[in-house]
Amino acid sequence: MAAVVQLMSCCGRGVAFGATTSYNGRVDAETSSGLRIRSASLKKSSIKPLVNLIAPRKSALTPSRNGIWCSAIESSIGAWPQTPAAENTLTFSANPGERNEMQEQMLQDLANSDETKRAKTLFNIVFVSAEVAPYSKTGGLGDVCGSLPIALAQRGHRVMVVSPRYMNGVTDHLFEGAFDCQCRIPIACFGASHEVAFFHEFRAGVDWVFVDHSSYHRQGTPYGDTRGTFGDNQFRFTLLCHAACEAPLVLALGGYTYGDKCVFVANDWHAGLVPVLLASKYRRHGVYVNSRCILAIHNLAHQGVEPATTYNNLGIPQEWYGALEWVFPEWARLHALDKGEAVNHLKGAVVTADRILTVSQGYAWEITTPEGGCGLDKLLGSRAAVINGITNGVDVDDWSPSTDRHLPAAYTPGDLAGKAECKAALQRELGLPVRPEVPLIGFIGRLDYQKGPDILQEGVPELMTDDVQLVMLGSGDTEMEKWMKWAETQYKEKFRGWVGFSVPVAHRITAGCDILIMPSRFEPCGLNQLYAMRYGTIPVAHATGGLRDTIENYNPDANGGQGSGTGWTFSPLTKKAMVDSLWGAIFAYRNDKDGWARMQMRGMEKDMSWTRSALQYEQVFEWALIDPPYAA
Ligand SMILES: Nc1ncnc2c1ncn2[C@@H]1O[C@H](COP(=O)(O)OP(=O)(O)O[C@H]2O[C@H](CO)[C@@H](O)[C@H](O)[C@H]2O)[C@@H](O)[C@H]1O
Repeated sequence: MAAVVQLMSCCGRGVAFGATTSYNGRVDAETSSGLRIRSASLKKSSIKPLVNLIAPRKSALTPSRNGIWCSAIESSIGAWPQTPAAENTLTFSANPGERNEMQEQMLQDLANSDETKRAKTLFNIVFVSAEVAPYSKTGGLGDVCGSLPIALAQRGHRVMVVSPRYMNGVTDHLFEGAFDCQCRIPIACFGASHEVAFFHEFRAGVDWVFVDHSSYHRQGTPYGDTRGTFGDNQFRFTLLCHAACEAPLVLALGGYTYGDKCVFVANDWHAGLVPVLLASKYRRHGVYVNSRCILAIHNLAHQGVEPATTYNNLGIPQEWYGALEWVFPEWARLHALDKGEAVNHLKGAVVTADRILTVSQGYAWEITTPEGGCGLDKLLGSRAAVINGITNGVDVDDWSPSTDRHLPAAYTPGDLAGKAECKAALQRELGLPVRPEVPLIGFIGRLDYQKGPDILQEGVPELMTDDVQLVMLGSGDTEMEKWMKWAETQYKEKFRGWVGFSVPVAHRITAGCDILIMPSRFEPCGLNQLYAMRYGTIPVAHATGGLRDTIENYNPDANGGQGSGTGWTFSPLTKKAMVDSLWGAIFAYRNDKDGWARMQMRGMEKDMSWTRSALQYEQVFEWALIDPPYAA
């Protein structure tokens, strides 16, 4: 593992660098291969990690052109003077493709910092997403794109969110506050010129921009209806990407356009063409040369893979085919003549985005492994130096047990009486016996492979032998939905299956249950465990991705008997491991009431606000703007 550590001074002097406790610890520069930290901005608490990082690499360290040898750095660190020389910089370089531990450390420092001041560098930020809460949420992507932009706007940035204006006949009223910008633009793709309109609502400091086109006007969710996924999603989201690239240039929101110096945050495959378009369509004409694009991966399992022949429909110059080109491995091909040729929208984004973010640090690593990479692991591994993980936050206006409008009673960490009322009300609502002492377990999520409802299904007969209650909320796999109905009749006093999507019910289950079970096969971050902890509900989850990062295992004996931890994680993902973990939780619920209450308190008092994540996003934006555009 080769690495270069430099101590540089702007005036060429190899003087020692210093720090005092008052410095803010910001990385102020990065090149594609590393970080440059102005010595005057180093926190004393950052010094130890720096030394730890340097020490094992000593043999691989090389001097820089203007700098001095690393051994000098080590001695400098040892002698760490108290008077900083503001011009001195410390540069860490890593091979491209090598995960940059230093970046992770800096982001972690920011996550733990209590910085609440407005940002020093202000950006024009453009989020592009297929869904956004509250307008069109179907899952966690909507949650994130509905709250992170607000947190960034509160820190002083100018933030726009671009998403389709879905008119499905059921939730149209949610878009009532958005007005027609009277701006129509033609978009050339799929063999024609398609006119789109823009609607705009300014709310909570954010410009919510909705792209209007007839293909967004139909029944169902943003992605499909009862008959399955829409067949023209490639067209619908290609349109979104083109429109999102135009929006900052053509919409005079509040009197001014955003202009062409923006940071785009392209979320998941639906927005995957944004960095491709910036590079292939705009920069060749000198537009968006000063913009950067961050690809935010919420779920790698969906990549937007379509036949190779559709490339010509995308409105991207022919010579950029290689960016989206995707060849299926032989085993995945359908027949002997199938050459496996396809276009992959997410892959296009991976190879053109300036930086890549995932929604937890654990998942940032997982996507570079064959097990978690969904076929893109090698490619992602080659960009590991610019991949970071930032754990999602919680929209505390929406998810707080003291103010939640969906709950029958409010409660706080200091007074959990309201939680008992919520449990009784939930049992009543579900038609379960109202019994405060019985452990009530909840599951909330899509009924699909990722969320592992089948593992829970396997464990239900065993769980039902005990005196417990279980409620499942979700929709998706129709077989699973049928099974939930069947299980209701089988375990009348103990099991309820709520088939459908209901935000109020999700809130009431989160508050009313004692335990939330999450047997996800993979979980990029997971929001339900965060919500559960905030509501004094103990998560029991598969130790994967963001679940492993955010749930600390319960240890009743730690801290002199005060205990530590906020839940249970189990591995491997088997019925046995899951049920054993649940037994552990149920046992503690029944027999260790004080320990349980302390565990609830620890979860409820955790700071999960978006502000911490917003600080880290800012840092990543700063890094992105230091390098030249990755693809041009
Ligand atoms: N039937 C139902 N009724 C009502 N509400 C329901 C519901 N089913 C799910 N929800 C809600 O939808 C959200 C789902 O959040 P997840 O974190 O599980 O996200 P999801 O897997 O969709 O997204 C991806 O993106 C998010 C955001 O980055 C990552 O956290 C996650 O790991 C990744 O898979 C929660 O707010 C949950 O309460």
